[in-house]
Formats: sequence, C-alpha cells, structure tokens
Amino acid sequence: MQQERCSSSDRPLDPGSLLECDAERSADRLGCAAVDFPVAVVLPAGGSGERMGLATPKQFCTILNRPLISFTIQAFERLSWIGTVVVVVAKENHDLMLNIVQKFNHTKVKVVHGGTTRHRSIFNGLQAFSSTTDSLTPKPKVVIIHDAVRPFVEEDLLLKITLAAKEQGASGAIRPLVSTVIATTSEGYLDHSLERAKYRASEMPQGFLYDIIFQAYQRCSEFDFEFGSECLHLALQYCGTNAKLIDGPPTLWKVTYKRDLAAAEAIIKETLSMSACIIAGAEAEAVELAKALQKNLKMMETDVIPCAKESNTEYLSKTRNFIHISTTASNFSGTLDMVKRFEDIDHARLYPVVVVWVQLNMTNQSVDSQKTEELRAFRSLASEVILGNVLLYGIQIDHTKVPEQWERSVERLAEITVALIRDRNAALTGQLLHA
Ligand SMILES: Nc1ccn([C@@H]2O[C@H](COP(=O)(O)OP(=O)(O)OP(=O)(O)O)[C@@H](O)[C@H]2O)c(=O)n1
Ligand SMILES: O=C(CO)[C@H](O)[C@H](O)COP(=O)(O)O
Repeated sequence: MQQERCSSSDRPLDPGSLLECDAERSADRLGCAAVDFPVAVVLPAGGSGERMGLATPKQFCTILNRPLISFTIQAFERLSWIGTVVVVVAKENHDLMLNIVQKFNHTKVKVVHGGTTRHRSIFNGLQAFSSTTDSLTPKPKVVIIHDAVRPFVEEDLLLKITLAAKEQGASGAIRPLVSTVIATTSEGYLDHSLERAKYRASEMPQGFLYDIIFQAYQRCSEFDFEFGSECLHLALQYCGTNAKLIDGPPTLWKVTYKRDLAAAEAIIKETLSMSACIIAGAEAEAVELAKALQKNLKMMETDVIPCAKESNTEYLSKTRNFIHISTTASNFSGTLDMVKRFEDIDHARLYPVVVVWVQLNMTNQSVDSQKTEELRAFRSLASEVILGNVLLYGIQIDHTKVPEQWERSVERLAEITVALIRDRNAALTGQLLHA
C-alpha cells in the first residue's frame, strides 16, 4: 500500500507541555456539577514490570520518596466527584500497598488482589463493586479504568471520559501514532504497512457504564483473558458498544521502561519548580535583595512576603518552594516557624518542600570566619527537617554597594536557587553555598 503523507493533526506535534500534569492546580477546577452520578475507579497494579527490568514492580518504584502508584491514586482521589478507587495488586504486595495507603493518607482506596494477566486483574477489580454487602464499594454508574503506571491524568480529560461513557457506554483516550505500524511475514519481511493517519494509539483512562464492562468481562473468552490487551474491544465484541474516542495529552504515556521513570521524575520536578515564595523580613537590604531576586527568577511565579509568621498561611498552599532571606547569621528561627507550619498542615506529605535559607552578609568580614558554629547548627537543622520531607539548603551572599558586583551576585544567587529547587537533591541539604 502506498503511504500517504499525514496531515499535521494526525501526528503528535510536540511532546506536550509539562504544565498539563499539574495535579494540584487543576484539582476540582471544573467542579463536580457536571457529574451527578456515582463514579468509581479501577487501577490495575498487579503486574511485575518485566520490561522495566527491576526487582521492584514499576508501580512501587519511588520518585521523590513516593511510590509511582501513589501519584496515580492522588490524581483521582483529589477529585470530589470520584468515589472509591479500587487498586488491584498481586497478593504478595498487599501489605506493601496498605502501607502506602496509610503513609500517604489515601482515603478512597480499597485494595483487592490481582490475577495473572491485566484483564484478569481488571475483572477482579470490577468484582469488588458487585458485592451487595460491602458498603464501601457501592456499584457505580460509570467506572474509569486506568493503568496504575500512568501517573499524569488531568481532571478535564477524566470529565470528558466519564460523561462520554455515561452517554455512549464506553469511552477511551487516544493519541496519534508516533511510529508507523507494519505487518511482518513469518520470515521477517515486510508484509504491508498501515496508513498511519487512519490509526491511533489506545491509551488510558477508559470509562464504561459499569454494567456494560462487567457483562463484557463475564462473557469474554479465556483467550481474551490470557492475550487481550484492550478493554474497549471487550465492550464492543461482547456488548456491541462502540466507544467514543477522545484525544488525550502526551503525558498519558505508560511508564514501561527505566527511562520512563526518569521522564516521570523530570515532569514532577518541573511542575514543582514553577513557583516560589520569598520571605524577606523587614530590613531594607533584605527587601531590596528579595525584589532583585524576584526579577532574576524569571521562569518562576514568585511572591514576596514580609514574614513567615503571618497568621494568614495562604502563601503556604501556593507553593512548595520557600526562600528565606536573613541578615543575621545563625538566625534560623523564621525557618523553624515555617517548618512547624508545614507539619501542621501536612504540607510535605505528598511532595518534598524546599527551603533555601539565604544569609545576606552585611559585614565586611568574610563569611568564612563564621563557618564552624553556624555550619554545624545549620547542618543539624537540615538533618532534622529532612525527616519531615523538608529539604533545607543555605546560600550566603555578601552585600556590596558596587552595582556590577551586586548584580552578578544576585544573578548567581538566582541560578543556584533555581538549580536547588529543580533538582531537589537530598545530598546537598545542609550545605552553605556562596553566591
Ligand atoms: N497481571 C497483571 C498485569 C498487569 N497489570 C497492570 O496493568 C497495567 C499495565 O500493564 P503493563 O504496563 O504491561 O505492566 P506490567 O505487566 O507490570 O509490565 P510488563 O508487561 O513490562 O511486565 C500496570 O499497571 C500493571 O500493574 C495487572 O494489574 N495485573
Ligand atoms: O494501552 C492500553 C490500552 O488498552 C493498555 O494499557 C495496554 O494495552 C496494556 O497492554 P500491556 O499490559 O501489554 O502493556
């Protein structure tokens, strides 16, 4: 078959904006008004991750100290219109999963045991809703099925999938194909190639009227259970339901290989680095530095506030990055107050919080002369707060009245600050760097 040139809409034009995966910002943005019927979720997480090649199944691999599956659960749990999230795990991982649920305070999760294939695991998950005695898992109108290893799923897509499933009986997210699909002969030669523009990659999430997908699984064959990989196909073949297909973003991809874990980590770090709060204090020089720093942190959305002790703690919920400017060496009290507040509102439970303590040196003395005592105190504080998932770094900057020198120092301060926030490297906590 002659290959036709694809139109641009048939090809993935770019790898996608990282902003699309900002789970926190979009949470309940569209509200639950559109969904006035019960919706539940099944997350198959019973695989062994053979292609990842690690001893730990990929859904339990950690990114920033948190298992991948917890990110996926959170993407659903944060939405008020979503009820129970059934997580299907292999029997041997039951306790591990319960620990994750407890540690990250997942409140909507019910854990059930999986099967030897993905379809068997999904069917087990669906059966959790068929028990008439379990009040924790009432039968939903619509059930969303989503692989536990696709951590980035936004509310707007979930809404579209859910409403289309309610209307049509089944719905699924699709993406343009990156590569052309070809058929090979048994001898390893090209048989034919498919016209790429006509085909799409089937992704997750998928949504179904519960009765339809449950019935499809009840009717499907052993062959389907053993070798099938497409739930939409079961709904079509066994219930005659044609799924509505909905274009999804590129961030829906499935974590499959080791490099995908690195990509997922990069997306999470990038998203976490988009904003910061600068706490300037009242001294004129510190305020001047805060403003100059704000100008240099161009890629970040920054707020400057005078004091971390403010009774209004709204600033805390806006970001997980804090830059605390202090003109006194060894004055960590403001930092300590802030960390206390993080504990009070559980701010570092899901993501590590970064605190950069900037010591503005107003004396003409080299900061080296202060080093031993302050450094020891700073390191000890950093090793204390890291236990609560707070990463504390220090940067010293010398105040100077020479404009070019000052500008260069502030630029360096901004560069180091951005690097620390982006990397969230635990090994560098407790270090006092020099801008
Ligand atoms: N018996 C199985 C097999 C897979 N899955 C889940 O189905 C999702 C998608 O499957 P896949 O990416 O193939 O995961 P694995 O089977 O773990 O990976 P691999 O195929 O590389 O072994 C994953 O969340 C996986 O845990 C499951 O619940 N039960
Ligand atoms: O993309 C999908 C659409 O249904 C599934 O995640 C995929 O088919 C699962 O297959 P496998 O477990 O072999 O990776």
